[in-house]
Amino acid sequence: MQALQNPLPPGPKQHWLLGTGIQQVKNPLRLLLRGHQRHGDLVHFNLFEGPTLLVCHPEHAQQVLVENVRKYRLLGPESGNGGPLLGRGLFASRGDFWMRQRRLVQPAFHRPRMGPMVAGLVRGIERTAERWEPLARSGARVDLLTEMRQLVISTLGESIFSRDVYAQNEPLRGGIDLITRDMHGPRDSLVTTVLGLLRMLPGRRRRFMAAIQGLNSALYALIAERRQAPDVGDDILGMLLGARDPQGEGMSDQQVRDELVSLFVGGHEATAVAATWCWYTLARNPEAQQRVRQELAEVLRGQPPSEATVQQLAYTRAVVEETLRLHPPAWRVTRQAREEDRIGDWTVAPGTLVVVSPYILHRHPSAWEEPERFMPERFLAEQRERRQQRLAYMPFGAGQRLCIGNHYTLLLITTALATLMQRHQVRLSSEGPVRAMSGSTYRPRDGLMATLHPVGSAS
Ligand code: HEM
Repeated sequence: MQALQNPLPPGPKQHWLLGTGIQQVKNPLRLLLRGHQRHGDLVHFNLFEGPTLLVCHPEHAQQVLVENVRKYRLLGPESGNGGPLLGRGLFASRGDFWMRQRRLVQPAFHRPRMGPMVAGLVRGIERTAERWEPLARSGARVDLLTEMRQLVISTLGESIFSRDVYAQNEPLRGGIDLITRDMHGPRDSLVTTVLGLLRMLPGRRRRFMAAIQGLNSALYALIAERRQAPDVGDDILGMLLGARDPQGEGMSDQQVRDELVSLFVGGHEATAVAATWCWYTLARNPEAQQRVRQELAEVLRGQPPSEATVQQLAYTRAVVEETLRLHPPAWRVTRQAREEDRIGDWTVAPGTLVVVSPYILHRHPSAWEEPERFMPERFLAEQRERRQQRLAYMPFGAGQRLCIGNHYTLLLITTALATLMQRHQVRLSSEGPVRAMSGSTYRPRDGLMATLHPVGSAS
């Protein structure tokens, strides 16, 4: 058995002091990719965070995230408290408390609840479609990443609160904007995320804390207003307020606040990035774009998508899924070994960080033919069934901690493309491949510049 001769799988050469730290700062995803190309399916690194194993085979990913899930823990404090921003929301909480919360929050995202959400999504997306009207007439240049961030915030507001809280609520807007810039701004990188270095600088920390306070007062006011209403409603906030555990206990205001923040913070950036990548892949694949337009014309006949019609947009949805394969915003999922495990022939020592990278799995040759090729057909019903290894595709993670917003995200982006593409054409300002960065999300590094045009215009 190899582990007996050599306890560590192969990996790149390391600097005696810095390990692979310099490459990690420059481009963490490239470091992992090269490691995989040169050393195979299990690679050892010395990252800033400590000894790390990169797991590249879908079956090994399945072992870490699903089968042996008890042997691995999430990063972050064992208390399950994510600090002043995340509190004890789903993202940070652990153990029995997390399980209780997951059961309370999950019903708001069950598949049968998605259909009725379409009307609210369309309301949110229409605001972008209308804002784009004059811009399209003048052929204006926009940054699609900024546009999609705004669209997603607006639609999340509709789904959670049944209104455009972002536009209507200044403290909430200020809070979200600052937190977004802080967490996903241009300086965001693996290192700053993990070490929180920037947040330690006093001025920055003060601004961040003030933004959290503004956000909290806005959220508590929205919660109080709803609790006093005759009916809590059936949007996501209403579902959270009405949820009861088996003992009949509901959530405190603070817990509802923490879950709302987890949904906003967790949901908004990755979804905006994914929607941006969809514009990118469509622009670079005119045949696919043409097929989407044809499907929209046949199914929607010029009408906004509805609960019934959005289900029929199989190809458009396949475009979203294939885009998430090639450009997964959550490019890595990290765990830490709690106890010893064996992966393949190797021993994983307690304390080792284990990185599973959807970006790498989504290209694994054992699971994908022509992995670099954009082929939405892979996700149409017939072909989907042929895929054997479940974790060869995991843009939303896997196992217990699978993203709670997975169905919602696919619905949101499909509805957004359907609504906007019926009215507007998007042309990228540059034809070449975009430069991507892998920080808290995998995204276009400098946004994605494009010009807008009315549908059917030649120029
Ligand atoms: C393209 C969009 C999205 C991507 C790529 C994504 C990705 C992920 C991934 C990979 C995880 C698991 C992390 C881990 O295992 O360590 C996760 C968890 C989570 N996501 Fe998403 N997500 C997206 C959209 C959303 C949306 C729209 C929401 C909410 C409205 C959301 C809420 C959450 C929450 C609350 C968790 C924590 C679940 C738990 O631990 O129980 N996400 N997401």
